[in-house]
Amino acid sequence: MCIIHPHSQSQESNWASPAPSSLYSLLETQPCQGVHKMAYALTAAAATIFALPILLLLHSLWKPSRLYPLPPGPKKLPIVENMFDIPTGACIWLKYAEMCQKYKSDIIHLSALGNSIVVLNSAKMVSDLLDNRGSIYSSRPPAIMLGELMGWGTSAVFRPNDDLWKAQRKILNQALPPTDPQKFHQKELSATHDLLRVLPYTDNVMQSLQTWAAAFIMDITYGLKGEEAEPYLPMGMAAVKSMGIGGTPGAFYVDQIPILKHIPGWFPGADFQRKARGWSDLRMNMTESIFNVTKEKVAMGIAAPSLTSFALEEMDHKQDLASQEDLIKITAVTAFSGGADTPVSVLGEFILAMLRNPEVQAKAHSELERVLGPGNLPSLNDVGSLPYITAVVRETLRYSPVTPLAFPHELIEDDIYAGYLLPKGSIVLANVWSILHNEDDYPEPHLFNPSRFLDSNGQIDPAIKDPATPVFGFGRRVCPGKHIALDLLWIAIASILTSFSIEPGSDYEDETFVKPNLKSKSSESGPTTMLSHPRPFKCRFIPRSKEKYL
Ligand code: HEM
Repeated sequence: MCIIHPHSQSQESNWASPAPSSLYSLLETQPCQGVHKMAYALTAAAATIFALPILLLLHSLWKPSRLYPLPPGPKKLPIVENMFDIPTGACIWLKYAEMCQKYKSDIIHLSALGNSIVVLNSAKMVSDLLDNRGSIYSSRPPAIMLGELMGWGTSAVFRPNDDLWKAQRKILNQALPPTDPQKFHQKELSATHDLLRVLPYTDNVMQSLQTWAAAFIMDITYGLKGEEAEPYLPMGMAAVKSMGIGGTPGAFYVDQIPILKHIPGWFPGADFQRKARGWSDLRMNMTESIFNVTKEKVAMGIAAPSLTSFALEEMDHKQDLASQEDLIKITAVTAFSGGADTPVSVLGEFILAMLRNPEVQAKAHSELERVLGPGNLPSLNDVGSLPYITAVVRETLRYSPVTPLAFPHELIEDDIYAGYLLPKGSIVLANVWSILHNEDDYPEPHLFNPSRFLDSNGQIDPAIKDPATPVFGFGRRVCPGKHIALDLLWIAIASILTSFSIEPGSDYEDETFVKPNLKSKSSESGPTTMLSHPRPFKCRFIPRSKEKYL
């Protein structure tokens, strides 16, 4: 047996001169070369057999992006990672904002149960990623309860970035063109006048706003109004409410442990399956029944203009009509669900802000009196001459954003940003609340101060960032109803302030009013839902003039 001893004298000379260029050449310089060659060949073959699959696997896993670290965030524990760090319960946007402060970074990362979460805490980061890199940041994470079990997964709001989503966005864009906001002014004005008739008599303002907003969006999406719409409003509102419950993060274990979706409804503890079935039936009833009413009216040539009538009239009769109708149905119910609840939240916050800040209300009243004169209601043509009202709308959107964490976006491929790896499949959350409470952009952000949006001449100051930008979402997912919602909110707020003095109701001593920043939202005293709504409260709408406006 021939053994090489590298440290023996005879070997030293071989090592010293000339230096062999490889192990193979070294072996060639040794005695018993034949045996060595064979041993080498066998070793090399064995090594290749065992190492090749590993090398191939490593090669397939290796990507240059893996050289970058993840963004900072709470320490990841073995197996559970950040399971106990992911905020739950009330005000999770504040908890994320605190985490960003703790880790001194406007981008943080958490992971648990196979989910990777990236939180963006600044306007710049949100714009860099969700807007400027929209091609990879515009998908949606899967939602098992809401999307699969309740069936909302076909709706554009929850759809990944695929052809069905694109087809719905196309209809939304054509039927509700942002380039032609005037198209909806008459509907917005008429809905506002309906609201003015209701407010002095309501003893549950949030409930009245719910019904009113649902009626408005029913008109926009299906062209049904008044008595025609009435039978469908409770169903529509119930469907939207169930959507809010089903989409509440953490409300159903099946969202964290997807395998649970296979448990049958009769199984003890599978209550979520029974709820999902009921809510899915509700969604389907609503999708079909209201669509069919409008379809009949279109066929008879008596339909009021709406998203559905427009899309039905635009159908390509050379293509499959049934599948085109299905697409219109889904798009209409999507638009209804997107617009039925959101304005309620903003107007509820506006009313609370007026109750808490009587000096703001007084300033608004005086601008309206000066510009409109007694007995006149505003129209959307008055926007330019009522800057303080515009400032009140902006401050309402800023002070209490409806969706403080926007809607989650999903990243569809690995990305590198600010020296960090953002992994494919990450759920990306934009902390809209932080963006709108940033001291640099909005000094004393915890004060409700519409004047922050005005320049020294009392005009809207273009240098102060418009909160509508983050409030209505980002990139390719930006809210397709933004222009309609903004005009509706403006005319509703201007008209309410023209017509009424908003005064506290009997429960003014409730801490909702005494401590304005605390517990005014359902989401601040309970689990976070997708939307942030004020809790029910009492107030009175006292007519400001003896003259009749309507
Ligand atoms: C105050 C009123 C409203 C607010 C604050 C609001 C806000 C939002 C936000 C934050 C998103 C998610 C954007 C993102 O993922 O980045 C969104 C999406 C959406 N909104 Fe609105 N919205 C409002 C009114 C409306 C109205 C009136 C409609 C219908 C006419 C509507 C229809 C939709 C739809 C269909 C989506 C899904 C878009 C998609 O995922 O591609 N919204 N909205």
